[in-house]
Amino acid sequence: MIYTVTFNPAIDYVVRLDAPLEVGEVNRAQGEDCVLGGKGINVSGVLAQLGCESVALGFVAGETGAWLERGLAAQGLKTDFVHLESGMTRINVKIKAGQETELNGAGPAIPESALQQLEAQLDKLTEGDILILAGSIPASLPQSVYERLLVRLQGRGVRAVVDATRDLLVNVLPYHPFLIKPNNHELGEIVGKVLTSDAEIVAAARTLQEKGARNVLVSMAGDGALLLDEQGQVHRIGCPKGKVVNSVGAGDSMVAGFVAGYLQSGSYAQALRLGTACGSATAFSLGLATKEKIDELLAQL
Ligand SMILES: Nc1ncnc2c1ncn2[C@@H]1O[C@H](COP(=O)(O)OP(=O)(O)OP(=O)(O)O)[C@@H](O)[C@H]1O
Ligand SMILES: O=P(O)(O)OC[C@@]1(O)O[C@H](CO)[C@@H](O)[C@@H]1O
Repeated sequence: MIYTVTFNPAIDYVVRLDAPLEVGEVNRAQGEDCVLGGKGINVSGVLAQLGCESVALGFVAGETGAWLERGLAAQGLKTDFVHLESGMTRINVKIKAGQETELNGAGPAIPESALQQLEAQLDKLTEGDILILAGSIPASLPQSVYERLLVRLQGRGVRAVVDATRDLLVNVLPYHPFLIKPNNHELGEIVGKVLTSDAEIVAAARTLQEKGARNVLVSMAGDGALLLDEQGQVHRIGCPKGKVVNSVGAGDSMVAGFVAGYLQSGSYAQALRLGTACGSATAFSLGLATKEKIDELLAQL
């Protein structure tokens, strides 16, 4: 079974403006939508499109948390969230006004007792299961919290996928995650350098592999992606053609496609193709990638 964990789920409030955003002024929206989000939850959503069952784990709180949980159930996704006693699941504001501006909330505090409930759920994972840890953590938690979960899973044959930034990601590397997916900017932040060429990206990816990551997938938005696989082979792919509508969740969709592609084919090249088709299918859609759009783009790659 595949399990996704979203420490900090969100309702994404997507606002469309027909003029540039004016900071400090009253801006009137052309329209708005509420999308159920958070990185792990998005991964579960795209996995479902690809016919892969998953269970979405994580923490929800308050009325917004109840809304999220109801909505995901209505979409047919399996969830098993820990319910926090105080606070509310955040609402992240995504402004589409030519450029995309995002305002992501801090999220509710997660007490030690709730964290232990998640650990008890993860104790049931067995050989062959896949655990996907994706997204930020609320400010109340230390940057070692993903590491804490992976320490507990060691030696049980569970493959971990981690999509996180900075120390949250770096701290898990000694536990040999099956896959990490920084984008090129996040990778640059980790190695302390702006990465401008494929050669620099490969070199930076190798440093993370030397620290323990098995496969390093570096996404580069409209410039495609680069995979350094566990055999040390570099795969480079561009993007299919299309009009970008909303790139929120493109990276999560890529993670879902990569994992599903690898499970279906055992081939890293094929996993990268499906990951790319899923990432771009989301970038070219209002919401997350659909099976139909993914298949259309896969044919171009
Ligand atoms: N502008 C775009 N045009 C075509 N494909 C895109 C575009 N943006 C993203 N994608 C696809 O999605 C993949 C992941 O995108 P990106 O590098 O933006 O991930 P990310 O930074 O993790 O995104 P997010 O945090 O918004 O989910 C890319 O490798 C590409 O396949
Ligand atoms: O604040 P985080 O956890 O880093 O990112 C949260 C988020 O931006 O990620 C998803 C897109 O990848 C959105 O659904 C959500 O709002």
